Amino acid sequence: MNILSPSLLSIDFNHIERNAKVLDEAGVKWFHLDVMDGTFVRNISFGPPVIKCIRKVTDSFFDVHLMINEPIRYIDAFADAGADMLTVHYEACKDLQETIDAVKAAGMKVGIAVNPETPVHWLEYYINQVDMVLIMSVNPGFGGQKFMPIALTKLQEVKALAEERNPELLIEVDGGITVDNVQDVLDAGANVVVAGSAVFKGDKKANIAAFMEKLNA
Ligand SMILES: O=C(CO)[C@H](O)[C@H](O)COP(=O)(O)O
Repeated sequence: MNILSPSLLSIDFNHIERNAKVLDEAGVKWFHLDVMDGTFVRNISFGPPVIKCIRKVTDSFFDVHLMINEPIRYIDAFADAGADMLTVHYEACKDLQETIDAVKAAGMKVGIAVNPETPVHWLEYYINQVDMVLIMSVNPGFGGQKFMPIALTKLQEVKALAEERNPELLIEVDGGITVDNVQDVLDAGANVVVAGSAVFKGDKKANIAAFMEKLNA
């Protein structure tokens, strides 16, 4: 069963409670929360206090994507805010092993994210220690960008490695995913799909239904 994880970067925060309800009613089980620090990426979004507020209006699984340098500093704050999984960037951690261990020790699931230009061969060492690998299909920082096909090759590589070393691994893809290209990422090995603009632009319910049809086919 594939998972849709709508990126709340594109949600209308003026009506967060109402919008979260729409997602819940449409059958969405995961919320993707993009945390940006203005340093690791050239944008600032939100942090633990906002996540804590969203936690009050939904029981969905909180898939928190940390686009911040040295995320190890904030693991307890995100646990307290209600995160279920923290995904940290390979490029943002001085000590990835220590960071993975700290997320697990705080009682959350853990993922590693990889930027489009970063190769994935080093994952061989970590793949059986994590719950998820996130392949970025845009340069992180902003929603609404165009999908980068290099992600397809990376998804195939991660899928092959996962089959050998961690068959339960969740393989997430994020950036520029639409109803028109989602089949390509599923075929390449993704089983968790993040979509922001393609979910929140226009009729959210219809967009989610269109994604769900492809994800559950
Ligand atoms: O991590 C992100 C940006 O860094 C977003 O999750 C991602 O870009 C989703 O937005 P869209 O579907 O509009 O591309």
